[in-house]
Amino acid sequence: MYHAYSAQLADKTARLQHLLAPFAAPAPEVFASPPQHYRMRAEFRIWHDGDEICYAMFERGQKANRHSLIRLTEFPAACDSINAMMPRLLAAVRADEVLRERLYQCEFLATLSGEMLITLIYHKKLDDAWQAAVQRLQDGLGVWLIGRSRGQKIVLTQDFVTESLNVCGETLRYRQIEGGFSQPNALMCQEMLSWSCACAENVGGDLLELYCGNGNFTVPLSRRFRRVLATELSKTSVRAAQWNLSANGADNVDIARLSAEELAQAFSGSRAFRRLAEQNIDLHDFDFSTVLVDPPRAGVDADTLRLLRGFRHILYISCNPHTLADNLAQLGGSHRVLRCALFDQFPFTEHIECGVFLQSTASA
Ligand SMILES: C[S@@+](CC[C@H](N)C(=O)[O-])C[C@H]1O[C@@H](n2cnc3c(N)ncnc32)[C@H](O)[C@@H]1O
Repeated sequence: MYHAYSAQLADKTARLQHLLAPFAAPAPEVFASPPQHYRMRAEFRIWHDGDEICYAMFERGQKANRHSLIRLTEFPAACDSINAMMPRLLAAVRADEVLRERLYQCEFLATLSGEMLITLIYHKKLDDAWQAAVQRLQDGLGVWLIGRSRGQKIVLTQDFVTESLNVCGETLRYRQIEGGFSQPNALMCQEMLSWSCACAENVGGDLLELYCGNGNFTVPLSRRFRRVLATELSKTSVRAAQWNLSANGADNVDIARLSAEELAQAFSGSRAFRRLAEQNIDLHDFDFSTVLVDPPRAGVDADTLRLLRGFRHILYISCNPHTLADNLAQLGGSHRVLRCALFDQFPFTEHIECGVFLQSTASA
C-alpha cells in the first residue's frame, strides 16, 4: 500500500510540475495524506432489495445510472468514525420500516473533534411517525441527524458540526454547516492552512479574499494581516464564516456576500453594492498587499483576473491545476511563482489540489 501510494503521489507531482513548467515554478512542496481513512465527508445511495438495504455508490468514471451502482459495506477512503458508523446506522434503519421505506441517500459529515452529522434523504413525506423513529435513532447512535425530502428539511437538534484544526500550533474551531462547503480531507486542510500562513508571514498590509467559504483560510490568515475583506457567494457559508470569525476572535475581518464577479465590478467602480454600503465597507479604506483566491474547478473568470493583476501578492489555492495553469497564462507574466505546493487531498484519484504564491514582477 505504502509503495503504491508513493508512486501515485510521485505521478501527481510530475503532472503538476509539467503543468506549471511554463511559469518557471519552483519544485512543489509535497504534502502526503494518509493513503486511507482521510475523508471527513461521504455520501451513499441506498440500495433496496425487498426488506434488505445496503450502501451503494456509482462506479468511478462511469455514467451515473442504476447499472453503474456498486454495493458496498465499507468505504476505506472515509475516516474511521464514518466506517464505524456505517454498519450501525444501516442495521438500525433496516430494522425499522418507517426509517427504511423510501430512504434514497445518506450523507455523513464527520470531524477530527469527534462529532458527526448524518443526513437521511427520502423519496416520501416525512411525518410524525418518521420524526419519532428518527429521534430514537439519534438518541441510540449519539450523532446529529437531519431528514430531507422534497420541500422538507427536518433538523432534530442542529445542522452543523464543530471541527478543531491545528494551524501553526494554534487550535482553531470551525462550524461546518450541512450543505455548505468544507475541505474533505481535514489533515490536508491543516497543511494547506499552515502553508498559506507561512507564505503570508511578513507580507504586511491588508488581505482581500475571494471564495472564502466558511472562513477556513480567513481565520488563521487574519492573524497575519492588518485588516481582511473576505467575500463569498453562498449564504450558508457566509453564516458559518461569521460564526467562525467570532469564535476564533478574528475581529479585523469584514465579510460580505458577493460573488467574485460582483467584487470585481465593485473594485472597477462599474457598480455600487448596497451590501457593502450597509456594512460600512469602503474599499478605499484598505491597503491591500495580497489577494487570496480558492475558486471552484472552473478557476477565476476574466474580470476577476484583471483585478488580481493589480496586487503585489496572489495566493492561489486550486482544486484544478489545468484551470490554474490557464489563469496563470492569462495573467501574462504580471506575476512570478515564488512557492508552489501539492496537497494530496484525494489519494488514488486523478484529483490534484495545489497552491501557488505569486509576487508581482513590477514589485520584485
Ligand atoms: C473550493 S471552495 C473554497 C472555500 C474555502 N476557501 C475553504 O477552504 O473552505 C470554493 C468556494 O467558492 C464559492 N463560490 C463559487 N462560485 C463563486 C463565485 N462566482 N463567487 C464567489 N464565490 C463563489 C463556493 O460557495 C465555495 O465556498
